[in-house]
Amino acid sequence: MLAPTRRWGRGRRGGEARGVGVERKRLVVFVSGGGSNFRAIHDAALGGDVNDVVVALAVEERSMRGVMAYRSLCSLSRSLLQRGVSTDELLNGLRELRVDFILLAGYLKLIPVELVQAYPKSILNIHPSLLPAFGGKGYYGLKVHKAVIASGARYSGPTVHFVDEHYDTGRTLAQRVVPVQANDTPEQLATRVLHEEHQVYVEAVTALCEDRIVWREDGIPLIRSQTNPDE
Ligand SMILES: Nc1nc2c(c(=O)[nH]1)N[C@@H](CN(C=O)c1ccc(C(=O)N[C@@H](CCC(=O)O)C(=O)O)cc1)CN2
Ligand SMILES: NCC(=O)N[C@@H]1O[C@H](COP(=O)([O-])[O-])[C@@H](O)[C@H]1O
Repeated sequence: MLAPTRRWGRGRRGGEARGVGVERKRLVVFVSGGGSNFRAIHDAALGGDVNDVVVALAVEERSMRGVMAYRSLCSLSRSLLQRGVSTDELLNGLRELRVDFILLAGYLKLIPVELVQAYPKSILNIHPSLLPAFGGKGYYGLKVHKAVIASGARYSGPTVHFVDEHYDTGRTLAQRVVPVQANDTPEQLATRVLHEEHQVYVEAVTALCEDRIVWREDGIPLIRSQTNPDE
């Protein structure tokens, strides 16, 4: 099972951690790939840009190379995400850690509906296209960027969305726009989109940890500004 990881130190600016008075949130990040989005969140938490958080890491075996360097900082729980682990075992592990939010970061398996129901409005995912375009089963990694280029789309970019029981159909929380160049390879587009992913995911997770997500009457989630609560 996952074991609590270290609690991040005070913010980069020293003194009180940001979000003073906001209860510390407990996150777990699910990773299947290289782990760069996890590292962006981890580094932001370390630097005090994300409200003090306890970050645990749940990793599929195939990703171990991407996050081995973080072994000492975060618990890697292969048993938690190993093939065949039951949803009940997953839920028990998360409850033992008193996890508040689950972040999917390049995670490639379908989150079961039981887990989605156990964590309402509390699971985020980052997808490398402007959903609802180029999302759903079969759309992951370079496949997404290949499809974007083949479509002739002039713009792409990452989407942070809440997770429901289907792939990529949950409510969109944040997006960034990235121009598609005429001679882009999928790898070149992926690199530019990934750079924006790292920023927009940290912004979204910071807002989530600081209780700055507002749900519009029609069910659309909005990020309330850190500086101007009316924005
Ligand atoms: N319940 C949910 N689970 C997951 C979501 C989600 O929105 N709801 N997002 C995905 C991440 N994702 C896109 O952002 C995504 C990941 C994987 C696939 C996919 O087609 N996977 C293949 C298997 C790939 C593999 O195991 O190598 C498949 O299911 O055939 C589509 C979209 C994470 N989970
Ligand atoms: N549909 C899911 C999907 O394609 N996710 C994408 O996988 C990459 C993982 O990178 P990382 O492991 O370095 O964070 C990221 O580009 C992420 O958007």
